[in-house]
Amino acid sequence: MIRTVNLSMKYGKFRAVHDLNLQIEAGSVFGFVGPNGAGKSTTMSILATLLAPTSGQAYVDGYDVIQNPEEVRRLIGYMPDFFGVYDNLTAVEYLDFYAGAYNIPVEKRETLIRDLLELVNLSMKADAYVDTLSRGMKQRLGLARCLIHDPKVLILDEPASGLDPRARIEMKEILKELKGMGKTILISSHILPELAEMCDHIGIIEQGQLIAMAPVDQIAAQVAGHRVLRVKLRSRAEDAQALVQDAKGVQSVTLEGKTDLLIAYTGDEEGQVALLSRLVSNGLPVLAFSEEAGNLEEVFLTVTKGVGS
Ligand SMILES: Nc1ncnc2c1ncn2[C@@H]1O[C@H](COP(=O)(O)OP(=O)(O)OP(=O)(O)O)[C@@H](O)[C@H]1O
Repeated sequence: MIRTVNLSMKYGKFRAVHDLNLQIEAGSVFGFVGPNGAGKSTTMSILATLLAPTSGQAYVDGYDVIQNPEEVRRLIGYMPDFFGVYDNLTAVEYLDFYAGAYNIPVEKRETLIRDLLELVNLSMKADAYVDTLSRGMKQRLGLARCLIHDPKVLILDEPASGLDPRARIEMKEILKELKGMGKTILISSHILPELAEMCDHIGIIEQGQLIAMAPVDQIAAQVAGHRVLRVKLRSRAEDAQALVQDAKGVQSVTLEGKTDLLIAYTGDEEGQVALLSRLVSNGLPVLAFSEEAGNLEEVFLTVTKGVGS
């Protein structure tokens, strides 16, 4: 649904985005993560047709953002990282203003606006002035605004930034609902664990370059170069350690406490099954055998190495 090919953007001599190749499938929620200044907003502005790249291509649903900006604009809802709201409008008036900008017939607007406010949990604030809304509510109103023309694709630049945990959970729930409606969502943040909760795929960008891209449950493994398997035993953990440490795909085995083995593993699922069989057929009392979810905080720090601020 979204594709960039060697996308590059220079501000003067400074390369903000460099040969970026993104691939985002229809219906997925793609988290675009990177430290401050990594090039996320620049990439999103290009996809939103607001900025022309210096070189490379970007496509939304097959439409080139440079050649066919009008089609792209019809397909996308874009929420920038900062947006103003007009002081002297209520939430309904604010959305009505944008509905007008999208040429939505007057007779359809009332139902549309009511449905959108309900979707973003703002029905109770329909007649409140927008400048009286909390930050979380303003963000949700901004989200309603970019849904007004029922776009297939949402490009959301840091929609959860500055939100408290409760407001973030609400945002996450709304995104889940939008995904359920079949929308493709590109969402950015500089906080990987926060994004991981909302997304099914992650792309990590640093200094304008994509350094990792994978389904969310594989991103830690891709960055670390191995997965971590945890084996919990009732006893004899040291025997188990000796038994598996030379197995195919096993990089290292460490003991955690008296009962758990942590196996750094580069093999495939078949090898994983063989590992478990080896333990069980040798009479070791295995209680549990599972893959550890990678520590996303660690992943992010590893790949971004303190660049940015
Ligand atoms: N109009 C501009 N002129 C010059 N440099 C710019 C301009 N816009 C962005 N940059 C620079 O390009 C780099 C990428 O900025 P961008 O806003 O895309 O990063 P970002 O990943 O969205 O960062 P943040 O998380 O802080 O929003 C930064 O170093 C920034 O200072």
